[in-house]
Amino acid sequence: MFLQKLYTRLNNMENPSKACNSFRLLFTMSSLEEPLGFDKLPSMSTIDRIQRFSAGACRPRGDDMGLGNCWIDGRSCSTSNSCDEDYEEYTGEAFPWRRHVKDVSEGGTFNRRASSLSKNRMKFEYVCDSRYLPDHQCSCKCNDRGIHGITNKFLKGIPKFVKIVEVGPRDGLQNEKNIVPTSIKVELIRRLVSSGLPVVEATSFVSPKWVPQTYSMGNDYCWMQLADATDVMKAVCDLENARLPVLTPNIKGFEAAVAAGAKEIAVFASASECFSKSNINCSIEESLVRYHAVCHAAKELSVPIRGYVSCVVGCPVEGAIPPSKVAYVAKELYRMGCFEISLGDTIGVGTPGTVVAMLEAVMAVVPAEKLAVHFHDTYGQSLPNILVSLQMGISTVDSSVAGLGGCPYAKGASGNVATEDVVYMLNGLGVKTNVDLPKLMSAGDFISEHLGRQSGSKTAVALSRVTADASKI
Ligand SMILES: CC(C)(COP(=O)([O-])OP(=O)([O-])OC[C@H]1O[C@@H](n2cnc3c(N)ncnc32)[C@H](O)[C@@H]1OP(=O)([O-])[O-])[C@@H](O)C(=O)NCCC(=O)NCCSC(=O)C[C@@](C)(O)CC(=O)[O-]
Repeated sequence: MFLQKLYTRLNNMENPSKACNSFRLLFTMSSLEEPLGFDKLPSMSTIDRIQRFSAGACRPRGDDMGLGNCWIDGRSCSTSNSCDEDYEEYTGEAFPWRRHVKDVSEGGTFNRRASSLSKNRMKFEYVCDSRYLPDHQCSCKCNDRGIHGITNKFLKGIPKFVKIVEVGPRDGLQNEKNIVPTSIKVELIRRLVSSGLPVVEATSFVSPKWVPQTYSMGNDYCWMQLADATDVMKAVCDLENARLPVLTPNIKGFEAAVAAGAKEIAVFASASECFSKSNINCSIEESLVRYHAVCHAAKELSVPIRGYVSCVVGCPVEGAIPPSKVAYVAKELYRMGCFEISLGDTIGVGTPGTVVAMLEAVMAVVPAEKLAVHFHDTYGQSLPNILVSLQMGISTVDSSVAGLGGCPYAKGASGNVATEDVVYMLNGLGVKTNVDLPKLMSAGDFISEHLGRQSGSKTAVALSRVTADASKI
């Protein structure tokens, strides 16, 4: 919105300057097709010029105009954003668009306006491009030092490469009530692999007869969707360039998986006693004993084992799950030989606040590089949860193409975060994934068309609109 207003204002000027042209170029470049990352920020001198030609853009809004929050008489600020500290010294604020104050001694349209409005000729600056925050319409003067500081301060913990574990064909499709034909599953896996995803969880060797003790869906649910696990695995096990793990809840599942050609498996425990019972019909401790046996058998065959912990933040029956419980189960799985532990917010109730506490507890017992995060997007918290996890040093993220999935244990629970959305965010952060977004989206379109519904990925939906609009021109 702010960008649009600014762009319109620039367009309406009688003598558009070079600055306007630069900005127009920036705006044009900022199509939906590519995320705006820090690398896309214009040169600071461009923004400086825009600011000079666009006094309105530097003005505070509405009743802040003049002597209000932004243009103040004196040194204090009445908004919640502190205006007194210098950026360099500031450490306590969680947002990069914080203002700071600078004495202005030379002119220009912007400063003359400041001068006429403020006795002390103070002006506020955002240290970051304010287009990320449409509500904040104050000055957007930036400088390289400021941006560098921001990237250092907020992105320094983020890994340069993130491994995405695609779980759509398993975690996504297992929740589909209508049986998806094996050939569609196989084609989906092929497309996902060809998009560059390094790991695609292919299927699950669970009991197709098992009726989960559902809390909200009645007992009309079972894992029949996975009854073709052997056929799926046999069809894809020779695919190259990706690992294709499968879920195995017990020795029986493990043996069937290996017989079908699986070269990597995953076991799945829970941090919630109730969920464990409902999902795999045993207590947490019993499941650990069971998985010990599976790990032992897998090690004999040099089959790598991934471990899942479900309900790492909350359980539909038990409510909040203590981080110490999650840490305990994660540590046990790690000790029994799982090379990676995926922490699942199964019903998607986590927020960055609860996720940080949970990760802190787990990271005290399992190294960050051995952890993955697995968020369901019920409350739209997955991306912030992933971002905070990356900032804490996690570099493996589970996701599901087109946001496939759900959870039979919690009414309204959504699928995993959409892989397309994760890739889009990581691209914007300059984090490598080796995933080709258009190819990934085509895999998402493929399965969404088959399921007869729109993709659950906001990125895929937005980008398909761009293409549709373009095709009308
Ligand atoms: C664990 C069991 C088997 C226990 O179920 P049980 O009933 O206690 O097992 P059982 O050993 O008594 O066997 C009962 C029947 O199932 C058969 N059976 C037994 N095992 C298998 C097998 N592997 N494959 C095929 N068949 C099997 C077995 O042969 C027998 O058949 P029958 O003699 O009556 O004809 C069952 O509860 C089960 O399969 N649960 C799986 C549930 C499931 O798939 N849940 C979804 C996983 S997703 C998840 O957990 C979360 C995650 C990972 O996505 C992360 C997150 O989102 O947070």
